[in-house]
This record gives sequence, structure tokens and C-alpha cells, in this order.
Amino acid sequence: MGYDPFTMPSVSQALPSTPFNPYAEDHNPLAGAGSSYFATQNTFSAPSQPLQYHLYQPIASTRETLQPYQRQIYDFFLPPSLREDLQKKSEAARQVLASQPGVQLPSLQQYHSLVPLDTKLRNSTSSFGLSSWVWKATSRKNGNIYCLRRIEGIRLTNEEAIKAVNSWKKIIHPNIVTTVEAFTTREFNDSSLIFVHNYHPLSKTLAEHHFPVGNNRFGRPAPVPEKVLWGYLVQLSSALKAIHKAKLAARCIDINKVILTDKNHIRLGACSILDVLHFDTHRPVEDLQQEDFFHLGRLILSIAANTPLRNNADLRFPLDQLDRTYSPELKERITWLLSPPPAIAVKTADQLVYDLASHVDDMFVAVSNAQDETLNHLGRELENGRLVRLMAKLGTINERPEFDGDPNWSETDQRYTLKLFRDYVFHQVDAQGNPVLDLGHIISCLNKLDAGVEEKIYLTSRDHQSALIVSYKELKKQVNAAFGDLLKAGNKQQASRGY
Ligand SMILES: Nc1ncnc2c1ncn2[C@@H]1O[C@H](COP(=O)(O)OP(=O)(O)OP(=O)(O)O)[C@@H](O)[C@H]1O
Repeated sequence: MGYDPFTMPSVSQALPSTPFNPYAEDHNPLAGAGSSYFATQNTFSAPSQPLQYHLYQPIASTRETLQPYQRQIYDFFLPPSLREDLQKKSEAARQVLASQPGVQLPSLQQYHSLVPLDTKLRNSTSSFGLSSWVWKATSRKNGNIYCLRRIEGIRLTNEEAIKAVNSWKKIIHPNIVTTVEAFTTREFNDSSLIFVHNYHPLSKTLAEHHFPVGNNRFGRPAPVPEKVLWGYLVQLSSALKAIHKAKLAARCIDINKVILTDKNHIRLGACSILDVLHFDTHRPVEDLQQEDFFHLGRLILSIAANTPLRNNADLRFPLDQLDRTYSPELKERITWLLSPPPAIAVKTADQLVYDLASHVDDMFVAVSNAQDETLNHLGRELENGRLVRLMAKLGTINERPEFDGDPNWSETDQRYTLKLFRDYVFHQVDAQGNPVLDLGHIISCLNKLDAGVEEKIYLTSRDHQSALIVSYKELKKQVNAAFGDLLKAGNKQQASRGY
């Protein structure tokens, strides 16, 4: 195979060898002997040793040298790039703030362990006209992680204002970050409003993605591919369709408020906020909906022109320049979005989606292909999950020190056969007594056990004093019988869960 599966580092192996303390208050993996060292450093969030992602990559593909029926180790697991991506997201979601004097953040209602998401490390006033702060936090009620946005120094004069979020809570759409709730707090010695949204780890705003600060690229950056722009347009049009249908207006279509949560997958990130903040202005929702189209046009134009176009920016010049790089169709669509609504009729999101039909189809094909691929990977991991359950069952039986008052329970009857089987699967040695670490052998034995096939195997004890020939079918029965005994004795309801 040219690959040693047992050198694949686990997350904990990739970290320094500080002993893990499961009882530590700080659940950073570095908590323990090293935490006091790191706590003294001038870092804002808890420092974490970067995972050695390169160690997870296959060294080289040796597919050509294999027979078609032979498998590489990676054939059994998720593709490395997807695994790395998911691990990075999981690491970001689990990140905690090092407890340092002066940066302790309060718990807000049931939300605790706040960690800033705003990389600018300053409060900003840009999008809502008020200072806002963004954190991730864990809910004490369900353990889920959420995105909290604090709007600083706002006193609501109308009690009904905060109820404006209720209509938003019902909107569940792949291109809209779900609104969870909003509440006021005095935890910051002022009157602040907190908006709770779903959390999407490692997301970036479109501004951060397309106009990174301190971008040192020389010359003009390469234009964003037209396909990406159509993708954004289709996704945000679909979001608008859902929002307008609910008789709401998005009001937050802005490069700072649309977040990229996966490759080319965007979501409107700050819905409901302006509805609460401007509750008393009573602007007709129809007007706000028409403004959504303009903001969408400006957003796409900004990215196409490679320039953040703020309020009151002159859009004619970038629009005129557009057909140098992009198709007349894209220019026409953006022009439609930016132009005032026709006198006799209003623009509608339905009409927009209808006009984008051929691009919606492209997107549909791409998403369906991606889903097929994901289901394929999921199928593989399903197999792995099944084997883990089987190994968990075997683990509860093998070497159990005592059961039902019998210290020899795991060494007698069928349990003894299972012990020999364990040795057969995991403790094989070659003629020189060296360990044989063949994952293919382990997986194939466990699969046969799970299926309970008729195939017979020869099991022998370590001292070669006893030997037996047994089929996988019998072994399967024995596993189930022994595990059944354990289940009977334990809390049945509890123990049977998950096996
Ligand atoms: N729901 C969310 N889940 C995860 N991260 C989010 C979520 N919403 C926003 N973020 C991230 O939080 C950071 C700050 O978001 P914010 O909306 O404040 O952007 P900003 O550029 O600072 O805008 P502004 O200047 O208007 O404050 C961004 O990196 C963004 O990707």
C-alpha cells in the first residue's frame, strides 16, 4: 500500500505532548501545563497550536502501481481536502478565549463562552450606523454554537420593535443565515441589543473575501469569473424571493453583510436587524423591497468592478466598463437591478428568478453533482461508523475483568473464542514475530463478522495450546449473545442506544 495507516496523526497527536486534562476549565487542548505560558502572551483569542494539516495529505498517489481490485487506504475515508476543511471548521467552532484580565466577556442570557469573530478587533459603525460587535457563543440550553451580534448603546422606545424578529425566525433558506432571537442586555453597562443568528464556522464576508485588507498582490487583481457572479446573483435572488414572499425586505444586501460559508455558497448574514433598529420609521415594505434590487445590483457590480462601491458612489463608470470583461447579458441584468422600478409596475423577485432561469439550471446541476459526491463520501463513512459500533461491542466484551460475579467471564465459553478472534484481527504477526499492521485485513474481518458469512477461520491461542475452527456466522452469534448478556445486566434503555 505504500502507506502506514497507523502513522496518520490524530488531532491530539498533531498537538504538542502536553498531557490533556479533561477536568480543565479551559477546554482548549493546550489547557494544562502549557496554559499559563500561553495566557501571558499578548493574544486576543486562545492561542492554539496549528494542526499539521500537511501530515494528513497522501504522500503520493500510487494508484497506477495497484491492481484494479486493490485498495488504497484513502479509498476507505473522506478525501483529504474535505477532511481538512471539516477539521478546520470544527477547530474554529471549538475555539475558546484565553482567560485574560480585561478581555473577559460576560455570558448573555443562556449564551456563554463568547469568542470574537470580528477580525478587525475594533467595533465598527459602518453598516448599521451604530457600533456593532460579533461573537460566537455556546447556548447553555442545547449546546449549539450561535453567532451573536451586539448593537451598542441603543434604547428601544417601542416594545414591539424586538418582536420584528419573529417573522424572520420562520425563514429557513440555504442562502439566508437563520435568525434565532433578539434580546436587550445591560451586561455591558449600557443598553445593548443582541441578535442571535446561526453560526457558520470560518465564514468570511464578501468584502473580506474579494477585497482583503493588506492585499499585497501586484497589479490589478484577476477579475472574478463570470460564473461566480451568476452564482451569487442566483443565490441572492432566491433569498430575496423567499424574503419578499414573507412580506419582508432583506435590507442588508451589502458586501459586509453577505457571508461566504463554503466554496461559492453565500448567505445573507444580518437579516432582521434593521427591521428592529428602524421599527419606528414605518417605511412601506414595498419600497424597501425595491431597494433590495438596487442593493443587489450594486453588490454584484462591486465585485465585478473589483471595487467596494459604498452608498452614493457613482455607479455609471464601473457599469460602463463592465462589458470589457463580462458578457452583455450580465451587464443587462445589473442595469435592470440598478434602474428605478418602471412607472407602471414594480420589480419582483419572481420575475428576477425567472429571468435567471438558465443560470439557475447551471447552479442546480452543480449543486446536484456536489450532493451526489457528498452522498458517496457519506456512504463510505457510514461503513466506517458501522465498523466502529462493532468494535465498540467487541471492546465491551474482550478482557472485561468481571461480570455477574465471575472474574473469568471474558475468558470462558464463547467469550474466549471472541478473545482469540480479537487476536486474529488485531494482533497478527509475521513469521519473524513482527506485527502485521494491515488495515485491509482488519476491515475485511470486521465486515465478514458484521455480515456473519459462512467462511471459517482458524483461531489459535497465544501459547498454541488451544485451536479452533469457527465460522464468522458463529462468531456473530457469539458477539450478539455476549453483548446481550451485558445489555440485560445494564440499564437496557441506556445501553442499547446507538448499537
Ligand atoms: N453567522 C455567522 N457565522 C459565522 N461568522 C459570521 C457570521 N456572521 C458574520 N460572521 C463573521 O464575523 C465577522 C464580522 O462580521 P461583520 O458583519 O461585523 O463584518 P464587518 O466587515 O466587520 O462589517 P461592519 O464593518 O459592518 O461591522 C466576519 O468575518 C464574518 O464573516
